[in-house]
Amino acid sequence: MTTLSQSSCEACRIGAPTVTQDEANELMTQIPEWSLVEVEGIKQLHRVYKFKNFMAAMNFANELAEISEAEGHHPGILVEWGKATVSWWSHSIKGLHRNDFVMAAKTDELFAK
Ligand SMILES: C[C@H](O)[C@H](O)[C@H]1CNC2=NC(N)=NC(=O)C2=N1
Repeated sequence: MTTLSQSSCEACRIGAPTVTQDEANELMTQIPEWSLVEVEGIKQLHRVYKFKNFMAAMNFANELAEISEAEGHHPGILVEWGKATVSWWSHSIKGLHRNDFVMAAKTDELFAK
């Protein structure tokens, strides 16, 4: 089985199905540091990463931007002194797609580098 972080994002067009609750529960086991939250009715994945200062957080955000651009799937990132809060969800389907779990796993892999 391909691990999430080794997967690539697939084209996610309007109308594509969101993950089922069972699929989400299974996928969450591969990204245990993440939270599945609902913001304004939209399910999202959230995780806070801690850094030594603002520039370390900013550099992480820029590296994540490169990965996101390559995959064509983009996060929400709040950069603060010593912290970066990353949110993944699929705007086109106003919810969670497998792509979001793939990208959360890739985000963890980047942080572990
Ligand atoms: C045209 C462009 O590829 C699309 O708008 C992509 C860009 N990045 C995206 N990122 C996320 N998180 N959700 C999307 O629906 C999405 N769509």
